[in-house]
Amino acid sequence: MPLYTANLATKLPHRFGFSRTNTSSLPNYAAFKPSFFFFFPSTHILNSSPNRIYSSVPSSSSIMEDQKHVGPLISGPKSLSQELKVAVAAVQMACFLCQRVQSNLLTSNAQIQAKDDNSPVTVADWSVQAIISWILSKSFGSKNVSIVAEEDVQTLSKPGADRLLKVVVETVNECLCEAYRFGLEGPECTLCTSEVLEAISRCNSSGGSTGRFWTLDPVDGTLGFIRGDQYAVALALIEDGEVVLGVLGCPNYPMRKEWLCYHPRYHSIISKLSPTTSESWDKGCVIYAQKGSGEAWMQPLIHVNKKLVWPNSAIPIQVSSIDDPALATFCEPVEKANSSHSFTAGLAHSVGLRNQPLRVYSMVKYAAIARGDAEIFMKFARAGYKEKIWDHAAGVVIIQEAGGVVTDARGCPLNFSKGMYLEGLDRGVIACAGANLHDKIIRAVDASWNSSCL
Ligand SMILES: Nc1ncnc2c1ncn2[C@@H]1O[C@H](COP(=O)(O)OS(=O)(=O)O)[C@@H](OP(=O)(O)O)[C@H]1O
Ligand SMILES: [Mg+2]
Repeated sequence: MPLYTANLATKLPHRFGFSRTNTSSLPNYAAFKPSFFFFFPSTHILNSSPNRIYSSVPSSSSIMEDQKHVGPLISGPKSLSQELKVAVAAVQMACFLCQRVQSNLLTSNAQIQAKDDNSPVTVADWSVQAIISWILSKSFGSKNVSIVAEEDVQTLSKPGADRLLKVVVETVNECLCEAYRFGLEGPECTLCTSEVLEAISRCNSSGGSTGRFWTLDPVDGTLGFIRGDQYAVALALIEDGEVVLGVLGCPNYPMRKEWLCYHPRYHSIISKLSPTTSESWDKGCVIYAQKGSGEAWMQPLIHVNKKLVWPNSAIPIQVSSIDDPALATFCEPVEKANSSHSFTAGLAHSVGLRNQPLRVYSMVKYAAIARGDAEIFMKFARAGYKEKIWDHAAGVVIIQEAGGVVTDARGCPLNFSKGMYLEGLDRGVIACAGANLHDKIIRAVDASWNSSCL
């Protein structure tokens, strides 16, 4: 029985607290009644899980837990279970780093830079890339680790970037100091600037169809991050062109659905007003899955001064069982520039979707489908835009293992074997809780594509 069966026939987008307008970052402070959802004590499920596998993977890893407490909930090929545990711990640590940087950003914009394509990038993007690269290399040996990731060191190496680079190095070291809390081994001494730059620039693999590589979006949804809203840390492992595991850290996504109705800034204000009970807000989760396991899991973020002890209250998640479009909710990017809102509105009308779209920054949209909080995700970028593998890989495997379907908008699987881009992606990306909804959307796209301006 799934622990998290959170399907609401009556849900409305505003109850999620996500942005509904394309540019607004204004908090939605309206206090809504908690949603109805089922929640069973996690120990029941943990103890009864037939898929309990204790790690037998050896010492090359930096995971230091007592084997009796090692992540018992990881199913699938044993040879990959240690990769998943290290990936989850590294993403947990990255979320901790992002939360610190985001709270500083909200009081000052000093750490926001523009990349050559004018997209924003922050200290968090480089710092997360550095720590995850460093942890993966430490855990598996740098010769065995190949990473395709979003950031490079160009901006950091420009004349005049000394101050920025210094902040990145400090942020990385502050975070790695706490690696032990996540069951990871940190460096013996502080990393110097060249080591941090090396960790970032080591993520320059070009991917491809053979062998194994990781793909990382250190801060997906940078706009959401800057605006104090939703964002994600996304890490996936790809083997011979197939995504074999995915981890999504969603620091502002509440663990419990009933709290989705509050905007992230509302959480922050309440936490400040009542620090002693702030933990009860329980904001943030890490979601993960391993290909072929038929399971996807969610665990809460580790709070300050707490340690990650597997299985860290992990609960299984499943996609929604709603297959009636009239009851379904669809998610899409917040920014019109990233996906045509008018095209999705037409599709929604033609398949009979009645609920308002849920506009959410980042791969939190994939998380929302996997958790059963929405049923459809659609993205139709402008012609010529090439989707990157790190913006989708982790979300795709998580939704598939949670029971959903993800394809391009012609119904073909996404192809992660062609380098850093999703080459051959046709029309757009569609993720659905089930085959019935997916089929309806694909047919609707077919029927209206030629008359669209896309
Ligand atoms: N023009 C255009 N069209 C489509 N997609 C684009 C485009 N430009 C960027 N990107 C990529 O989209 C990522 C953000 O996607 P989201 O779904 O989070 O969009 S939104 O921020 O909610 O509008 C965003 O990821 P981040 O850079 O990590 O934020 C980009 O990889
Ligand atoms: Mg991204």
